[in-house]
Amino acid sequence: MALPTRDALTFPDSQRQPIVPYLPSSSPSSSKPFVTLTFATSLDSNLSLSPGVQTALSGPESKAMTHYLRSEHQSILVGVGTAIADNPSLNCRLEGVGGYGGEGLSGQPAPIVVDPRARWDVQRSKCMKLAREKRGRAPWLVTSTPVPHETAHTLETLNGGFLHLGESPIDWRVLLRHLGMQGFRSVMIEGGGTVINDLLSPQYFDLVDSVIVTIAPTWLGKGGVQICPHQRTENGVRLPVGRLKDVKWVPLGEDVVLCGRPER
Ligand SMILES: NC(=O)C1=CN([C@@H]2O[C@H](COP(=O)(O)OP(=O)(O)OC[C@H]3O[C@@H](n4cnc5c(N)ncnc54)[C@H](OP(=O)(O)O)[C@@H]3O)[C@@H](O)[C@H]2O)C=CC1
Ligand SMILES: Nc1nc(O)c(N)c(N[C@@H]2O[C@H](COP(=O)(O)O)[C@@H](O)[C@H]2O)n1
Repeated sequence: MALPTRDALTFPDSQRQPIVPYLPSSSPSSSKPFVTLTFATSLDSNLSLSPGVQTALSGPESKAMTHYLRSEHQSILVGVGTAIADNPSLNCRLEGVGGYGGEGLSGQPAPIVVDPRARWDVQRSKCMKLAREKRGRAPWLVTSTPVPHETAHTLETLNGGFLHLGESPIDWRVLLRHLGMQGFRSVMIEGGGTVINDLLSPQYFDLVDSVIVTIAPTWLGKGGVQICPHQRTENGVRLPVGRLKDVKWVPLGEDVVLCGRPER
């Protein structure tokens, strides 16, 4: 049995049960990776106080839930805005996963950063530090420009990698197809605002399989990084952008977690 590890999180079985139906299955029905959109938001639909500022929204219970989600996905994707603002770990710190009492890197998702202009300092990132310490997988970079030779070499040595795709903005269908070709069967998309708003747009909403949103009881105010996708019009008439079905609201501590599937 795995020994408890310092700093490790726990998420009890009773709290996992309501979330399970919204997770990727072990026998995927398509070559496209299963896509879960997941983020924490305020009551005024903000991810953070302002661009470039990391803002803690999740309470301890919903933070543990996020780490449970990370353990159930093969990869975890953010835009470079988030990578630069937060210098995130993007690993799973749930007790019993690899690096936190478990074997090897079991239960650790691969971080993926969409960074068309290769702006992120991968070598000095927290993700890379954790990969070197075997407490997380090495990242994958998605770029529109060639990755510097030294970075490519470091990534490959640690079993990370890079995808050099076409012009920016990169088409999400193309990106997901390439992730599927690399063997990723699931991807948890965490943010930030640009990425989430893009995937909620009518052009891409059909790519999303599951949505799991933590709502924290706070207002951040104007000027934040807001989740508010582009409007949709048909024949000059405005329509709702999207809606969820099979909805479940799960209270976790002071937060509530909304789970649902996009209505097609
Ligand atoms: N509360 C929460 O759950 C979360 C909060 N956050 C917060 O969100 C904020 C960051 O959000 P934001 O500034 O919108 O940044 P994002 O993380 O969404 O990154 C945006 C950048 O990523 C690149 N990018 C995204 N999509 C594409 C695409 N399809 N093709 C090519 N490039 C793409 C672009 O880089 P380029 O500009 O180089 O072209 C773009 O400017 C931070 O404050 C962070 O703390 C982030 C995640 C979760
Ligand atoms: N679930 C959740 N709650 C919040 O309050 C958050 N600010 C975020 N942010 C996301 O988590 C990343 C940080 O993760 P690490 O703890 O460093 O692994 C951050 O970059 C956002 O993607 N998420």
